[in-house]
This record gives sequence, C-alpha cells and structure tokens, in this order.
Amino acid sequence: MMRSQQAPRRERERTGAIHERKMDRSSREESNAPKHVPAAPTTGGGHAAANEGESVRPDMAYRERSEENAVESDEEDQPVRELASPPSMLSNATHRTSSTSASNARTKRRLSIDPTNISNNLKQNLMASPEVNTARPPSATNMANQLPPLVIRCQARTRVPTPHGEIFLHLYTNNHDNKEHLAIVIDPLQLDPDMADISEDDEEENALDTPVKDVQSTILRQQRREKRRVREILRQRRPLISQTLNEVWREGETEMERLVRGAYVGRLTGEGGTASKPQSFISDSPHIQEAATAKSDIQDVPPLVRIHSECYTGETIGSMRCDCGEQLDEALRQICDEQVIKFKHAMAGYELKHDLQARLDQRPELRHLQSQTFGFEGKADFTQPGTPAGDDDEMAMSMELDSASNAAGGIASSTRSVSPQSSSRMDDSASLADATDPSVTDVQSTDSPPSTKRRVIEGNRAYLPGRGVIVYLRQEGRGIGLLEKIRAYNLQDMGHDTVSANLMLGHGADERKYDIAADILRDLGLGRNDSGIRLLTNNPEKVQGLSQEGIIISERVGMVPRDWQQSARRRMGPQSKKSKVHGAIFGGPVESASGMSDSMLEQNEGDSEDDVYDDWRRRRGGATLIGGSAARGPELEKYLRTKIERMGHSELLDRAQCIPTFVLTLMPT
Ligand SMILES: Nc1nc2c(ncn2[C@@H]2O[C@H](COP(=O)(O)OP(=O)(O)OP(=O)(O)O)[C@@H](O)[C@H]2O)c(=O)[nH]1
Repeated sequence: MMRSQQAPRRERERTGAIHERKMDRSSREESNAPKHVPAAPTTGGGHAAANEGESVRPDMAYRERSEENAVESDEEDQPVRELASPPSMLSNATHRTSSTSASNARTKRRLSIDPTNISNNLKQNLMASPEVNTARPPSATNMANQLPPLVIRCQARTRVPTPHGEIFLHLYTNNHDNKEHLAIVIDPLQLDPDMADISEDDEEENALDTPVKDVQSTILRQQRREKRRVREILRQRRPLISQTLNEVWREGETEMERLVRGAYVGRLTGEGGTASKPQSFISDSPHIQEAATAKSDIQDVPPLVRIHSECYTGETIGSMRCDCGEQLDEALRQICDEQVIKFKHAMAGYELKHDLQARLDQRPELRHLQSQTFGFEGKADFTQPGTPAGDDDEMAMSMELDSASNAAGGIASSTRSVSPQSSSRMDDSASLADATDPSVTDVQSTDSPPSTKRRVIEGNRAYLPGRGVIVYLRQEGRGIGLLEKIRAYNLQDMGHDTVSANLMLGHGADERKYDIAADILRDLGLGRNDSGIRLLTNNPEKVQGLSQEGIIISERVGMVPRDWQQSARRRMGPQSKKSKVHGAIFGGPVESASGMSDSMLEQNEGDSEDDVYDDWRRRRGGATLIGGSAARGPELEKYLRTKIERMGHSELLDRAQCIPTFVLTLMPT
C-alpha cells in the first residue's frame, strides 16, 4: 500500500479509536444494557504471520512492530463490531503506539515476521466463538434481565510476580457489560511442573525388597503409599487454564499469536515459549473421574476461590471505610498458601533408626543390640532418607528406641529433632531434586526473610502448592459504581450506614450479580460436577448467587478480618520472638511494619515459628495494599457491624464473639 494512502487511513483508525474509548467510558456504567451476541470468529482470513517455529525474541518483535506500524501496514480496515472491539487494553495500546510512532517517523526495520499481523489478528478475533459456554443452563440472572445468553472470553493472560508468589492474570470480556473482568489464577504447578516429580519409587522398591520385617518395613510401606498418593494428587491436578483462551481463534493462527495472547504452557523466556494446545476439559476424561471418586485417606483440597468486587477506595488509596483492600491481599495470601497434608505414619523415627544403626555398626561389641532393635542380624538396606517429624508418631518411635539407644551410649539423644516447620524454610533455590536428600540443609540465614518455597514432602507432611482463583469483578460499590458509592459515603458521614445510604440513593443494598463470575470459573474448569470449589466469603448472597448459576461449592471458608486474627492470636499467648523477627525483616520500627505497637507485641510471647512465618508472609512489604498489613479503625468497625447486622454475614458474628473487644464494639447494646 502506498504511504500517501496510508496516512489518512491511520488517522481514521486513530480518531475511531478515540471515539471508541469515549464510548467505552460512557458505557461503563450501563452494566445491564442488552448487547448483541458477539460475532462468530473470523476463520481462514487474516494474514500469515510468523512462520511456525521461527525463533523471534518476543520483546524485539514488539518493539519493532511499533515501528513497523508507524510506517507501513498492509492490513485492510478491520470491520467495526460492537463487541469485536471491546475496551481492550490490547486494542487501545495498539492504536496509541501507532499514532505516537508515526509522529516520530522512525526508520523502518524489516523483521523476519510481520508483527502487525499478530496484533491485527488478535484484534479481529476478540470476543469470537459464541459456542463457548452455551452448553450451560440458562442463567437465572439472564432470564430475569432478558439479556442475550452470556458469552465470555478470556482475551489474554500473563504471568505477574506478586509479594505472595507468581500468578496468572486473565482478562475477560463479555457481551453483557463491556467491562474487563479479571481472573487472578494461582497455580504454581503450571509454572514449575517439576514440583510434581517426587520420584522415589525405585529406591523404595529396593528398600522393600530387603528382608526387613520389623516396624521399619511397615513405616516404609506406609510412607511409600502416602508419597505415591501425594504424587498422584499433584499429577491429577487439572491445570487452571482458560478454555476460551486455549481455543484456536482462527485458522492458521500462529505460534507467536498464541504466545502473545498468553496461550502457552510453562513460562515465556527470551527464546520465546511453547504455545498451548487446545484441549477439552481433562476432567471429562474417565481417568480423572476415576481419580476423583477413588477412595483414599489422603485427599486433595479443592481450589480456594474468592469472588472479589472492585473497590477503588479500598484497593488503591487504602480506604479504611471498608475492608476490601485487605481482603484482596488476604485472599491472595490464603490461596497461595500451601495445603498441608499430615501423614499418618510417615517417616517418623526412620532417621533415628538409621542413625542408630550407623553407630551400632561402628561398635561391634554392641552388635547384639541390633537384633533386639531391628529384629534381624544383617545390615538393613536403608536407602530411604527421612526427617524426624517431631509429632506424636515420632515420639512413639523415639520412645520405642530409647532403651536401645541408651545402651548404645545415648545415641538417640544426639539425633536431630527438628520440627517440619523449622526445617521447611528452604531457600528458593532448593530444588525438588534435593527434596529427598537429607544432606540438603536449611540454608536460610538469620538476616534473610523466610522463603515462600517449601519442599513438597518434608518430614511427615506434604506441602501441596496452594491453588485457586480470585475473580475480580468490575462491580464497584456493590454494583452501583464509584460515583454513587462516593455519594453514599457522604450520606454515611451524615450518620447512615452503607445499606441505608444505598437505599436513599435509589439503589438496592447490593446490586451485584454472579453470572459472569460463574462463567469465568467454568471457563477455568472450576465448580463443575467432578470437583467443587472452596469459596472464601462471609456473604450468604455470594454463595447463593454462585450456586444458582450452577457452581458447585464444596465448602465456604470464612473471611476473617486480619485485625481479628491478630487479636485472637494476641489472646492466645505471649511471644518475644515476633518483635525481633519483625524488626529484622522490616528493618524499622515494629509498629510501622505491622501496625501493632511494641506493647501489643509483647503480649504475643509464645507464637510458634509457623505463626511468625505466616505473619511475615502476610505482611511482606509491597508498594500497594497487596502485601500490606491489617486495616483497623472506627469506620471499618462500623462497616463490619453493618455487614453483620444488616447483610447476614454471620461468619463475622461468630468470629467477633471470640474476641471480647469486638463483641463490645460491634454488638448492639
Ligand atoms: N455501595 C457501597 N459499596 C461499598 C461500600 N464500601 C465498600 N463497598 C463495596 O463493596 C464491595 C465489597 O463488598 P463487601 O460487602 O465488603 O464484601 P463481600 O465481598 O460482599 O463479602 P465477603 O465475601 O464476605 O467479603 C466492593 O465493591 C466495594 O466497592 C459502601 O459504603 N457503599
């Protein structure tokens, strides 16, 4: 295309984009305006972009694409479709880049692929594929509002490191409200599949082939069974991947297009990445169904899900009129937290015996004790390393061994007795290959913060990586929007509570809907028949709303304000270590880091090391409320009181009753 023809076209595109953005803004508040069902995907068209397998550094591709856009494009004008061009960050960003670059008139560079096409192909396919999710029953909300069937699509996902760990941010569009709803997916196995590799079976087989017939054999067998089960659990975990993102969006879609919109497996690197393959839900496969129904004493924990509603004031400027900022952070923390499975018989006492035998071997005069202790004369083939566990099982085993060890010169007393918690503070670099190597020691130094990464199996516990989703819905102010929420705040300053203020403004107490959230969960393969979710909320309407939309909720998990958690802990007992740890971690006055005064901390004598670790994770410094501390204040208390008294958040009431100060402040007199 000639350059003289190109400039007016670009100008049209640019002004069109501005108009589109204005329209987007004005339509943001029209959450219920009916829209057309989005058009079917464009197939077969488009332009061949990257040759498959061609090695192009993505960062280079993007940089050079901007420049290429600036000077030349062979693209036809894209058809304007109401929903084909939602207020997508991608499409807006592309328009902006074009116009800025044009004015700079940089030198054109040739690429081995035409990145313009990637961008245009992605734009062209936004909100395609109406067949997605139509298999579900008609939504109760849609029927009530006479909206067209809801269609959602994940337009892009990307990896984001956060103070709590790495997450995948998914951006969704839909045909009901023109808003970009988000899903924050926590699923570390997707990023580090090696975590599921706990391959010790061969060694264990060897150990069991030996003529060991005493209790050690029983422990090993049990341990082997439990480890195998953990490995099965990890392998059976269906990755939390968006089905709509994973589809092929157009015939001839290139690897690069898929990578750019986030349809990849593993990680992207400077070399590129591996595009994902479209796949049907694995949960539909007989293998997974069988696993789900298999009986075992060790079961996986269903993913933890939080449905969070946007709150500019709480999340961005740290408003303490509500608990939204803290809740977002707390939800992220809880979902990222490992799920701990405590083995029943585990490796307890194994290392004690191992150590004992090694020493007996060095003292032939005590060899007769070996048969007393182990029940055989020959040397056992101890190939299985173990870590003393420090719980009841270990106690039983150490007691069993006590007499022999005394006879052998107090050997048992020299054995390490390390709690799994203290031995679990592994350096991030500790690999899973090391996980079974007893020579790998805890490398945490005193002045570095505890690591977030543990071994999957340590001692008599398995630490399964936490996983779940925060669906971030753009329903500000319980669905009334920021403008109306601000007005409601003024009414609250005049003495009304959050419910009355909403009603006075002509709104419902809560205008939120959960149909989009339900579809997003379904798109991620959650809440379906084979596996329920654990829902993190105190709000009965949320539970009801999701259930009505067909989401299976296996458990509701209460969302307890952090200040209450801390109060409960303070009541539990004294602890001196905490203040030291806080001082060391944050390097400043304890109060500024934790929001707790020194005198409060002094009351915390006795907190376990795990509490300190959890507390550190909870409070890791972040630039925003993510990674922040507990919120507290009279207006927040008033807010919580209204939730209890007028919105049926009974979980809060239960918790408040455990904390006398809150019973006093929260309960009506
Ligand atoms: N209208 C209105 N909305 C508010 C107010 N304070 C916070 N919000 C909004 O309330 C929403 C959060 O709802 P909450 O009732 O705090 O909590 P919830 O999510 O329903 O319940 P949980 O799951 O138990 O936390 C966010 O969208 C906030 O923007 C207020 O005073 N008035």
